Amino acid sequence: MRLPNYVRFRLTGPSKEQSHNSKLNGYFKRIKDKLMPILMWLASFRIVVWFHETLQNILIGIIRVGPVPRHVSFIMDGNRRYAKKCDMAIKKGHEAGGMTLLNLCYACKRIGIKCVSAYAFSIENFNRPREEVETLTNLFSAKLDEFCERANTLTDPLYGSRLRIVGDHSLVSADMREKIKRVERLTDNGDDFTLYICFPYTSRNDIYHTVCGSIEKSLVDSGYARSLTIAGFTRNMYLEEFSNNCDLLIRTSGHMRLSDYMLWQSHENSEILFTSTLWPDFGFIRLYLALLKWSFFTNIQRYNEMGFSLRRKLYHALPFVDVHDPVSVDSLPSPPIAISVTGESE
Ligand SMILES: CC(C)=CCC/C(C)=C/CC/C(C)=C/COP(=O)(O)OP(=O)(O)O
Repeated sequence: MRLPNYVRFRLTGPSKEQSHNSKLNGYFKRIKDKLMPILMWLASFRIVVWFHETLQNILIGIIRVGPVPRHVSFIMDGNRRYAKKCDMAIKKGHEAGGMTLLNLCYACKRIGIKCVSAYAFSIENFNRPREEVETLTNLFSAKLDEFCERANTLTDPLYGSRLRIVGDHSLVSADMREKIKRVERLTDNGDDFTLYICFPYTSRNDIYHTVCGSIEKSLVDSGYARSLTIAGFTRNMYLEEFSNNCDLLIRTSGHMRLSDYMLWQSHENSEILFTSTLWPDFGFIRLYLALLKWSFFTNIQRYNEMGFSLRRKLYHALPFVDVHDPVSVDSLPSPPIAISVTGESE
């Protein structure tokens, strides 16, 4: 029986705690080696897969009741450390990361999130060893084909998805540019869900290119610069209509910095979550908890904007608490005439 990718994959990776305590590493590894065959055997039962899927369906049904972010973005950090932790080749760590991304896209699409963007390759990543850059490019190319095929397969959960590869494509080979064009064309009609893969990308490069584009247009049309608005400028950026706002940005693996990513998009109500979990370990449950937190705080914020106070409502509901509505300064009577203690009137 063919198991879904997430089941097969989750069972091959150790838990997060292992990365934090090197002394426990060997201990966990021994347990994992003993438990893994049993877990694999259990997972081969249809009932286990059914249970896993049913639980996911229930959780997704619950979260869909509240507000869900429109645009979620990931800084997928920690693939190499994951590979090291699991005694695997670095390539395998990146492969695990690619699989995690596709699984999370599936979950996000079902939750009703309209767009996921992922920082797959920063322009600075070209400074990595040549073999690693090649490995990443090949993996990237394979994942594009996989996504494209799934987005066009009626029975696949990713069916109806649109794929966009954004960034400075002058830095990639002509073959890769061709492939990017092809997969974008093949997924053009997907309107349920969009995945933006940022490759090779940095925010400053995105802003720089948009500024250059605007200057070029205003050289042709002198009225363009005067009519340009922030919204219009934003729509010209790589992430098109999703350039305006990233509702939730998640960075894995413990680094607390943006690394030149989502600089324009992170504003006002954007939430940034830094987690120490390595990217390949960042599964459905971790995403779910992040979304739950986002949904809770967004609700509170929306109620506050409507002038609704949960505390006041609660106090009003209690019979033994005497609550007064807030009074404005203007509605108070004028203060008495001041009398000086020194006897001198003002
Ligand atoms: C679907 C698709 C196109 C997938 C792309 C594959 C993928 C997950 C790419 C991310 C590559 C990357 C530079 C990760 C950062 O981890 P790191 O190598 O910096 O790890 P470290 O922080 O442990 O050093």
